[in-house]
Amino acid sequence: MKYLSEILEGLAFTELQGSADTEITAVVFDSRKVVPGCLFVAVKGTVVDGHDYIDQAMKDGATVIICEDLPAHTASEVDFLMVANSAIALGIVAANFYDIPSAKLKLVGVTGTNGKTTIATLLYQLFRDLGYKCGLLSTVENQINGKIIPSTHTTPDPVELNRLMDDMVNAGCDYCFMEVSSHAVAQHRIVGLQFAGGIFTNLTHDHLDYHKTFALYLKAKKTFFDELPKSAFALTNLDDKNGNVMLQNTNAHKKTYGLKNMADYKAKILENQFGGLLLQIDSEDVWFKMVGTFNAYNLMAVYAAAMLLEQDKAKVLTILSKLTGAEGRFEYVIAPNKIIGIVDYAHTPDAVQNVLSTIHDIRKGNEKVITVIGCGGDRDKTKRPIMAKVACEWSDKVILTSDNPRTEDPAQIIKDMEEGVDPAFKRFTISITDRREAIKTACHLARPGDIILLAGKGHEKYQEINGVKNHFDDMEELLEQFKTIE
Ligand SMILES: CC(=O)N[C@H]1[C@@H](OP(=O)(O)OP(=O)(O)OC[C@H]2O[C@@H](n3ccc(=O)[nH]c3=O)[C@H](O)[C@@H]2O)O[C@H](CO)[C@@H](O)[C@@H]1O[C@H](C)C(=O)N[C@@H](C)C(=O)N[C@H](CCC(=O)O)C(=O)O
Ligand SMILES: Nc1ncnc2c1ncn2[C@@H]1O[C@H](COP(=O)(O)OP(=O)(O)OP(=O)(O)O)[C@@H](O)[C@H]1O
Ligand SMILES: N[C@H](CCC[C@H](N)C(=O)O)C(=O)O
Ligand SMILES: [Mg+2]
Repeated sequence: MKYLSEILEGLAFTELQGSADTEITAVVFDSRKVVPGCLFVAVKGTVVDGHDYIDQAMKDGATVIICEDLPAHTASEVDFLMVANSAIALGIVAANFYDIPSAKLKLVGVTGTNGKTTIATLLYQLFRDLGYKCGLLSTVENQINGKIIPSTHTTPDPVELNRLMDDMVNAGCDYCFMEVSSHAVAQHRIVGLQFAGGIFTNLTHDHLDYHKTFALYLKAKKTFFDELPKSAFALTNLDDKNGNVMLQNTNAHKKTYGLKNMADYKAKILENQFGGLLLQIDSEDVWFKMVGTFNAYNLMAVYAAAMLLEQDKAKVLTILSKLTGAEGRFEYVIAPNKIIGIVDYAHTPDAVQNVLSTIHDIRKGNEKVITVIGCGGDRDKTKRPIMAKVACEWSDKVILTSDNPRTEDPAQIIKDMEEGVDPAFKRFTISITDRREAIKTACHLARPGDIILLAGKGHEKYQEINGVKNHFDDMEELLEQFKTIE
């Protein structure tokens, strides 16, 4: 419960009727979740307009409505507040309702196409091992100091965000590490949060179905950095071609990491093997368990952030060297006959290329690489042929299959992928719609020592077909197949 006047702090609005400083029971933006005495925010969405549900919200007991347009009928006992942008207003009132919990934590956000979950998870694990109580908001799961809360989005909605952070404050957390997706920035989900730092990983092809152009996708990521406060750090990957662009308009404390350029926090790769990475950091050589060049970047982002948060360098490197990161990111198992199976969440052209080039860098000899890959339905269609092309260029055999078809026809998604397969590669490519069958076939085709990559679903425990989520787990499927191998 909170007084309306407290919830409206910092919000520009015009009040049309009613002025009582009533007590508000909840902030709600979905009419289906309205409770008596709540404040309902009508948001224009991508599918429907929340303004169409104002009547329903009033019927169900909402006492204050925030909206951009006034509905035809307004009940006199309901308070109407007009704002220029309801999504922005939602961020502000959600933060106020929970007493701005982000200001009571050291909140670090990670943005970029790939690497967000890995970096946020490593930071969470590192800071817990350093002795702090921490929270994590990620694609795989949310956590409050060890307590797991299932995650539905990479970045939750403003009410959920502030509620989770309030729970973190109540659990005594010092830090919160969160992923900041481009959808979240564009939809103003992070408005009202007070960040202590922002980290940028890289920007490559993804989500063009939603953002339409690469420039708008970049703008979404950059807005997060532009709006960081002066007290925060803005840490960017200097080796990414958009790394510097991210820093252009920010007032935050600018810092860089990288492997190639003159970054503030710089590493050199000395060894890159299945067993891990040997990095030279500030003239010190350290072995890490994380595998692959892209993880050298992720490790440097984490190391740099820990230094900017004034942690002890020796302790940080000791702990970080032992961490293995998030579930379903370059997770590998070895079959009795030495076939290596890797489960990885690569679901963008760049991630597929990175994971396959890493496999090439670290394989011992001429072992064959068999890639099983699909693309999500109801998501960016333009990345499909490119992902298939990259998979073919970097593999000895490719099995095109289904990822999460969602509401699309799986066969059509595979056809879209096939468009990207160069005729020269066609004889190395097979299409099998059923992912379980595709994995089984890969295991049958593999010879001792060969490497099977299952790309795209990582930690996911389901496959969404026709809007229904069925249990499916790449690692489980792989282990099942490996059991049958002598
Ligand atoms: C395309 C997209 O991002 N949609 C998100 C958006 O919903 P929307 O704009 O489509 O909402 P809508 O259905 O049009 O409804 C508009 C408004 O009417 C309200 N409404 C609707 C129906 C009703 O009966 N009553 C009612 O009040 C809704 O609550 C909403 O406020 O806002 C919702 C609340 O925050 C999100 O749950 C929803 O995520 C959908 C489910 C989704 O799949 N999003 C994905 C693409 C996403 O956000 N992904 C990123 C990660 C991407 C990455 O990996 O980089 C993420 O952060 O998870
Ligand atoms: N720094 C990186 N650069 C490029 N590719 C990476 C990097 N880190 C991880 N990857 C690849 O991208 C995949 C996804 O990694 P991760 O889950 O950390 O990214 P994410 O940004 O959280 O993705 P999402 O937007 O789907 O949540 C990994 O499985 C790996 O293949
Ligand atoms: N967060 C990403 C996840 C993609 C994972 C892949 N398995 C798929 O379903 O496309 C998205 O919503 O685009
Ligand atoms: Mg993620």
